[in-house]
Amino acid sequence: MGILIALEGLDGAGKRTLVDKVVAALTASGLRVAVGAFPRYGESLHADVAAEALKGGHGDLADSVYGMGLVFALDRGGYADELRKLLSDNDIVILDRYLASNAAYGAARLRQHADGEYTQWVRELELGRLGLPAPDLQMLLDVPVELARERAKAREAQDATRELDAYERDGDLQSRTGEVYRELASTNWVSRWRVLSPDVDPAALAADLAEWK
Ligand SMILES: Nc1ncnc2c1ncn2[C@@H]1O[C@H](COP(=O)(O)OP(=O)(O)O)[C@@H](O)[C@H]1O
Ligand SMILES: Cc1cn([C@H]2C[C@H](O)[C@@H](COP(=O)(O)OP(=O)(O)O)O2)c(=O)[nH]c1=O
Repeated sequence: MGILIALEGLDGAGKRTLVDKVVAALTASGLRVAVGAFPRYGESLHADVAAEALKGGHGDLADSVYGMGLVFALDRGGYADELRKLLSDNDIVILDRYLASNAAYGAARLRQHADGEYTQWVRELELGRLGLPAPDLQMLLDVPVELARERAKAREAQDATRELDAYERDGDLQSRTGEVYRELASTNWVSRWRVLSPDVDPAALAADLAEWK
């Protein structure tokens, strides 16, 4: 049975870039590694509906914090069986965003903290009712909000499909989300957490994870 690791952080923090490098290093060291990313755009109706809502579609759906949280959660719920299979076939499964994304963005939108009602609702919905496997480790790529924003904007300029959505354009929301993420990490919400700095060395991180495994 493999271990489940989720990488979390703000939009533009560099999660996807870091996951790619860590996975390459772990694979080169001979471990069986699988990756996943949420939202599962192009693969799940729920993920596509969430993206469309964040770009102004589906009426007032994006105005509802619980509504959006439910849609993101259902995207993951549809992947639960596949995730369990990946865990049984691999040593390590790394996810680019998992249920803590829902907890951090939703609590930040509601101006709640990590120990509030919203994060509890996410936990019960996703790990309880949807039966998703709990992560063994969650990692926060803790990048200052200004740097994440610059990176997200640079990416938008290079790739027209990565146009900034409603959450990404809201700098205030991003900074509150960063605060909730740090609270989730410091209280070890759902699993133990590890906080990574923006200059984290992917090879050293991979070596640590391989040893931990
Ligand atoms: N360590 C880094 N240094 C400089 N630029 C980076 C770094 N990590 C990512 N980037 C760039 O920042 C942008 C956002 O990175 P990405 O991995 O897509 O972030 P996320 O998945 O967290 O939204 C991309 O254009 C990427 O090339
Ligand atoms: C996966 C997930 C994302 N989100 C938010 C974070 C982002 O602001 C937004 C889109 O996810 P993101 O990973 O940033 O997608 P993109 O590839 O478009 O940059 O949705 C949640 O609120 N809950 C979730 O469960």
